[in-house]
Amino acid sequence: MSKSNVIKFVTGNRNKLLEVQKILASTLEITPLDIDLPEYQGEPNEIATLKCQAALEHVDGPVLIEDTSLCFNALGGLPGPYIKWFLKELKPEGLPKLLAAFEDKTAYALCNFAYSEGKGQPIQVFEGRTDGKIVEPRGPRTFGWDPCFEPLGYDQTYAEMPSDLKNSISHRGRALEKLREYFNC
Ligand SMILES: O=c1[nH]c(=O)c2ncn([C@@H]3O[C@H](COP(=O)(O)OP(=O)(O)OP(=O)(O)O)[C@@H](O)[C@H]3O)c2[nH]1
Ligand SMILES: [Mg+2]
Repeated sequence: MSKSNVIKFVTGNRNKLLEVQKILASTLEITPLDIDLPEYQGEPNEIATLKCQAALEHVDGPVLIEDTSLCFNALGGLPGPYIKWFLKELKPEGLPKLLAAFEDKTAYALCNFAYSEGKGQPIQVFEGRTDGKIVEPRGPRTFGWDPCFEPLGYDQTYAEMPSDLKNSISHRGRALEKLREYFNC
């Protein structure tokens, strides 16, 4: 299969875009397209596939999308892909409260990128996962639930870490490693 290196990354989330651009740096050429794609339900890889199909309706040529979940083990993986709505209503300080009745505060961040060469072409999904726990918010409130997620093996939350450290261990960084393997770059 031929693989193009000029890719439209469709997202309405500026923080995501900045991280993707920084992680990929000069390896893959990403052009942003700011469209708010539908929020689908289902398993994260199914959601990413549906989101990529929706993005293909707006773009001629190679397209990349990403969908992020935050999964609490005590809640059987919820909020998962619905974290956007939980965060919107509860704010970061509300997230640890969801786990107040549970001893198990562990959680994982999951990122699914979906890529297609164009309409009618196959869709490839690349998943990255980072395990950690949910804590009372610490650090800057720049990006969503970053202040509440402390990755396993670290004593800083994502929000407290320098961005290069977050990117080197994050759900997004790990998924993009697989994307880079696919593109051989
Ligand atoms: O603290 C964070 N650190 C992260 O690394 C991160 N990645 C995503 N998010 C948030 O989790 C929800 C995912 O929903 P989501 O994947 O549908 O994103 P979105 O709707 O904002 O953008 P997009 O769908 O247009 O790409 C949204 O609330 C995002 O802001 C993060 N928060
Ligand atoms: Mg979204």
